[in-house]
Parts: sequence; structure tokens; C-alpha cells
Amino acid sequence: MMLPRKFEDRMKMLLKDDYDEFIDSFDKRNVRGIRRNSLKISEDDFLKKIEYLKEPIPWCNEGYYIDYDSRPGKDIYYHCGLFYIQEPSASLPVELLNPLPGERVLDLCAAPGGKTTQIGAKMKNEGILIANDVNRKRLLSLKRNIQLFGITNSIVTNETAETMKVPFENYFDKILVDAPCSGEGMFRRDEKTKNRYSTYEDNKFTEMQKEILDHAKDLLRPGGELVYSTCTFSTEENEKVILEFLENNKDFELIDDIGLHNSTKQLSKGLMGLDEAIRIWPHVANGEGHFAVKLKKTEESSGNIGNVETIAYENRQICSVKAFADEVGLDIGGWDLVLKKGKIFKETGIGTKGMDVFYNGLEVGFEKNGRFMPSQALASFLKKEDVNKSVDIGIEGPEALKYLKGETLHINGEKGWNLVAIDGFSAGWGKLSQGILKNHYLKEWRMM
Ligand SMILES: C[S@@+](CC[C@H](N)C(=O)[O-])C[C@H]1O[C@@H](n2cnc3c(N)ncnc32)[C@H](O)[C@@H]1O
Repeated sequence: MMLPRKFEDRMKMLLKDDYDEFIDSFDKRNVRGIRRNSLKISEDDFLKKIEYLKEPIPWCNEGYYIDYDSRPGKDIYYHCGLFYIQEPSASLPVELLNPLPGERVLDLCAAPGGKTTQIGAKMKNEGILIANDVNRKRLLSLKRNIQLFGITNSIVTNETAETMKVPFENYFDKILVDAPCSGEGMFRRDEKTKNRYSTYEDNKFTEMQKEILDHAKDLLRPGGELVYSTCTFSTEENEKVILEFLENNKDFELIDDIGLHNSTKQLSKGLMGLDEAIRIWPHVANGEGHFAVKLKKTEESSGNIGNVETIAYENRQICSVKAFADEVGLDIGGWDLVLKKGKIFKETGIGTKGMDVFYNGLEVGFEKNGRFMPSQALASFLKKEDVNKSVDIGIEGPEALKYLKGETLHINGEKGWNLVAIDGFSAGWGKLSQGILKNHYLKEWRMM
């Protein structure tokens, strides 16, 4: 593979005797993977249903390598939110972060949401997950991935760490900074990243990375943990950023995740004496280039505490939603609903005054001519067992694909709204009348 000259020269200096082996790995094919959505499917069922799985990814419990020639994006199960298509190394940072149900977690550079969905699945919809990105255009795919995965405890924001300080100072238990970087680790997979690389000025990303970290640190509570990750090899963007950060912030320390380090020989230590960091090298591991390191803010660290409001909704119910819930047998007893710009949400209850919020909690639906229309996000979140009116389309016949393409189906079932499931997994909504199912699968999500 032709590689940028500047990159080759730098890597030669960095890797010395290992350089030839490293550079030879660029003539091999990239590896591909998918990550199971544990919110929707058990490991056993996943192994039975997905035919193109290869061996498990050693550093990620839910991750699997897949056949190089498989097309997971065309898989109907993908459109039911059963997995995320993720380059195997990219699953490492969240394993290191280890978010738990009930925690307050920030995914600061989140779009398009690969790591957000991994965090969300681990949190089991308990606690609060703020998924932020500075690039507004990228928030649409972030929101879609969150909805498809059935995550309901997240807020998608369009801020920077600096602008989040009010109200989130010293607030989060865990923060992921999956920083923008020069992307050297993706050259084997993505021609565009390689071509863009030659246009970057030297150290274009370093200042940005330092600045992001410098603000992110204030959002972490004393005793909280932060993972910094990139998909690049450059020590300027990895070890040097962290060493300088530790030099300037004595209330932070490195955390060695011995378990992960020992999980497989494929994970290497950081360079420049940063043994606690983890590197994935393509000539050592079955994955593309990646870097991740975990830092902890000491318990003694001090600072202002932000003032995050918890919103007490007045157990508001909306008549049209109630009528719909009664019709399909959905228990919305504990749901506090809010109406915003015509759309109805079950929000997270975390105050976001002054923040640019793109999505909050679960979009339940909207009202049209006084009638409730359930949302795609609601269908993705629900399981077939949550309602007593559903139709199940098998995966073998042509119907499943027809449904995902937005076509009308001929099917038997109860009149009115039905949750449409494919092979038992919720896919969307449909309205039945006299054996004809009017398709309500979201237009923007339809398969081509
Ligand atoms: C490596 S990508 C993130 C990939 C994502 N974590 C995933 O797993 O799908 C880096 C992201 O950082 C965002 N970004 C750049 N500068 C930022 C900043 N100052 N604050 C927040 N996000 C930023 C970019 O828009 C980009 O989406």
C-alpha cells in the first residue's frame, strides 16, 4: 500500500527494528467486526443467528470478527438494532472505561456513536449518559444509533467541554474523550483518511487534543475516571499529550487495567514509559491502530461543584398517548411525558438549561390531528413482550425486507396499531386493517 512519505519517515524513527514488520502489515487486508447489542439479544441467540461471525475479539466481550466479504449493513438483524458495525480496535476504549448502570457518564466526542452505543448497552439504561459532539451535522447519525440500540437514558448535546462547565463541573463519574486525531490507524481501512492526512499541517490535532482534555478534566468528579483514546500511532497525539497533562495536573494519576493488559498478548503497552496505556498495533494484533489510556482524578481534588437540576415532572400523561398505550397494552404508568415542538418525549429528568440539546431520553411520538403517532425510537426501545398487539414477520421470507423498505404487507392480525417484529425482534410500527398492514417504518431509516 502506498503510504504518505511523512508517515513512513516518522514511523521508521519510532519503531526502528519493528518498522519492517509494521509496514508489511499495510499490505494485508484490514480486519472487520461487529459488536452485539446486549440490550436486545443474548450471546447464545446472537451466535445462532449471525452466520458470518468468526472468533470473538479478545478485548471486548460483545465483539466478534466477521468474514471479510460479509455485508452486515444489509443484514436485517442490523436494522433491528442487534449489533453495531465497529472496527475491532475501536471497542477497546469503552472496555477500559468500564461504565456501569446508574453512573453519570459523558462521551465527549461521540458522533457517530459507536462508543456511545457500547457505553449505553453497558449502562442498561440506568444512570445518565451525555453524548456530545461539536459537529452538529454528525448528531443525526449519533441520534439514530442511540435510538436503534434502544438507549433511553442519554442526552445528545452540541457543546464543547468548555461550554459544558456550567452546569456539569465535577459532575461525571466517567468520561470518554475519543479525541479527533490524524487517523493513521485507519489507513488500511479507509483511503479517504489516508488522502486527507497529507493535507494536515504538522501537529494540527495536538493543540486541539490538549485543549479538549484540559476542559474535560473539570467535568470529572473527584475519584472519577477518564479514558483518552485516538486511532492514530503518533506519540505527539498520544503519550506526549498525556505526559504533559499529568505534568500540569497533579490531581490526576494513571490507572493500570491489569485485567485488560493480561487479557491477550495482542494488546501492547504505551511508549515513552507510559506502560499503563494500551496500544493496538496492526503487526501485533488482529485490529487497526488504536491508543487508549485511563486516568483517575484523585479523591482529594477540589473545585466548584456544578449545579445540575433534577427535573421533577408532574407525572404528566397525555391523553392521546394513554389511548394508544391502552390499545397496544403498553404500561406507561411511570412515564412522565413532555411535549416539545409537537413531539412527545419521556425525558431523562436531568436539567439542561442553557445547553444546546439535540435529543433527550426517548422520543415517544407526536400528535397528528389530535391522534397519537408512535415513534420509530419507541418501537426500537420496546420488546415484543412489552405490548400485547404485535405481528411477527419471519426472517426467511421476503416480508421482512419488504417491511424495511417501507412496503405495504398483507398479513393477519388484530386491527389497529401493531408493533412489527422480525423473528421476534422489534423493527417498527404498522397499522392493520382487513389484512393490510400500513407501513409506519420511519422513512429516513428505510433500506434501499
Ligand atoms: C474520533 S471521532 C469520534 C468517534 C466516536 N467516538 C465513535 O466511536 O463513533 C472524533 C469526534 O470528535 C468531534 N470533536 C472535535 N472537536 C471536538 C470538541 N472540541 N468537542 C467535542 N467534540 C469534538 C468530531 O466532530 C468527531 O465527531
